[in-house]
Amino acid sequence: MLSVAGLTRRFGEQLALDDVSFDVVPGRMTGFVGANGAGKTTAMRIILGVLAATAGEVCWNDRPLTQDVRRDFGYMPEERGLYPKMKIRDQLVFFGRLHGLEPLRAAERTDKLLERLGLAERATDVLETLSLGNQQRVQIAAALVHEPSALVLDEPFSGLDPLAVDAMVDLLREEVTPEVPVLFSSHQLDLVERLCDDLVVLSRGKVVAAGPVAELAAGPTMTYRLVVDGDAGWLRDVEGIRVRDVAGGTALFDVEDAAVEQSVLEQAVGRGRVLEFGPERVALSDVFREATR
Ligand SMILES: Nc1ncnc2c1ncn2[C@@H]1O[C@H](COP(=O)(O)OP(=O)(O)OP(=O)(O)O)[C@@H](O)[C@H]1O
Repeated sequence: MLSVAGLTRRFGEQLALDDVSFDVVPGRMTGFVGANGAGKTTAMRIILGVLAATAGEVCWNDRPLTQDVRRDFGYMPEERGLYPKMKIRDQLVFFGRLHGLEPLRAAERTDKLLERLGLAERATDVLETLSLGNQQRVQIAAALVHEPSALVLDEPFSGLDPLAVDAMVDLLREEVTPEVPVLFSSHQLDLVERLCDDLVVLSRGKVVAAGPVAELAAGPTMTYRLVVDGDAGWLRDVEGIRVRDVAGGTALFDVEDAAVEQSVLEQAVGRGRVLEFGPERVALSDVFREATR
């Protein structure tokens, strides 16, 4: 497991990270979100060892992370890091070698990824002649080529069209084995919600929410949606719930105790036809807004 504990970083007077702690669990995708300037890139750079922390540490399986262990990590930096004038195949083989792959293995992995990304025919083209979307595909291949033990991706999907995002997500799912923790930052909350299992929300250098997306989206109370064939106004008189909204046969209400929800359903069935009943998911954007207020 990859974890950061008490990570703090100052830039002069400014506190970019303030005692930040979270875990990135293997086999799960952890989304890292926060407004511009929240400190995501700073934290990722510290994890990768390209920036020093003012205080705190990064651990790998409960031990301080060493350079040797880091060499197996895959990193997609925000400023990207490929050579514009180098041929893409040579470039990926080079990155594979840099991470310790034997020449043959580096070539095999490169060819597999280029094939998988639909770039096999461009293998001998120099990077800068590719479209930005394709350059980004090569960038993700560079992070994956050595079969990394952990992946840290800074805004890997920015600038990609929805089809390219899907292709990239599929590739990540294929390549990421159950032993690999993945941390990726993104501004695209809909994407984060679809893709990640766990979430870390950063605001002004502090962690303001962290945990499985499903739990964060559920919140401390559960909101339910009931649709009946008739008027749902009677809900306002039911004890143990807080009605958020009733419009004709459609109602939204909060319950604090899970048992109450079944009793509401029974009452609804007793009164007539129930067309819909179930928990209403809170949008991640609401969680985010609430957490960063
Ligand atoms: N090298 C630096 N020197 C001075 N200040 C810096 C430096 N790097 C980052 N900062 C400041 O630290 C804070 C956190 O920046 P960081 O880039 O980590 O945020 P971020 O969450 O990645 O933002 P974005 O989503 O815009 O990329 C910002 O206020 C930024 O201006």
